[in-house]
Amino acid sequence: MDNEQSPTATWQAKHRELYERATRHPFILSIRDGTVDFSSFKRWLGQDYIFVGEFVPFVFSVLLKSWKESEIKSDMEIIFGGAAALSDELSWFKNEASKWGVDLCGITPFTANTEYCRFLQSFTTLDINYTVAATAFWAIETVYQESFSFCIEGDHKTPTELLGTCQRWGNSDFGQYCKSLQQIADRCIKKATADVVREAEEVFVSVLKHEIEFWNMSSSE
Ligand SMILES: Cc1ncc(CO)c(N)n1
Repeated sequence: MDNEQSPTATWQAKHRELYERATRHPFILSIRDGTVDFSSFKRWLGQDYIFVGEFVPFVFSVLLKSWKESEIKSDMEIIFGGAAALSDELSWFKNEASKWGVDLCGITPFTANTEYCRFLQSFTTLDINYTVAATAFWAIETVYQESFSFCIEGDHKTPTELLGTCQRWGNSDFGQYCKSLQQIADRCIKKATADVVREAEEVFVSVLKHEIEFWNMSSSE
């Protein structure tokens, strides 16, 4: 996509270092080169299940904002597609956890997770506008897409046991969905006031920082 036409692509380039730290984190690189510690993976799995539980109301709040604020009908359909997939995602987590012997009931969120969830909750209020929320939504999904797709492309040594997880977010349909979210965010940002554009960029940077902390939390002892 042409940077001139895509504010989000401009931000990806402008914040390249942070973006790489979020999408090429040592935890992801360890999955890709096969050296991942399975206890880290299990920690990530339990923590992400908690995160997705909080992500559900976040996504529905974006859906509600799109219904109220977007004049483009297809926005709501795309966002609703993402929202509807979360039911299946929660089942996937339960199934995966039982395969790995992770007890989802006994999990306490770590600080990085609690802070990320609090960040998500801050978007559900009515004073956060659609442009800013759509930017956050795009960024959150895209970090996972770019991270996990890297584990299944090229000359990877991703352990067989983790291929399903990587495919869940790394598959090309999910990639296409992220591109649709990017188009929504770009269209909104181009029409937004300077204040809103600044706020959306700040939110993009915050998402990257939260994602890095989330990976750090998963991979540390
Ligand atoms: C921490 C985190 N970021 C993004 C996603 C993508 O939905 C997820 N499941 N968890």
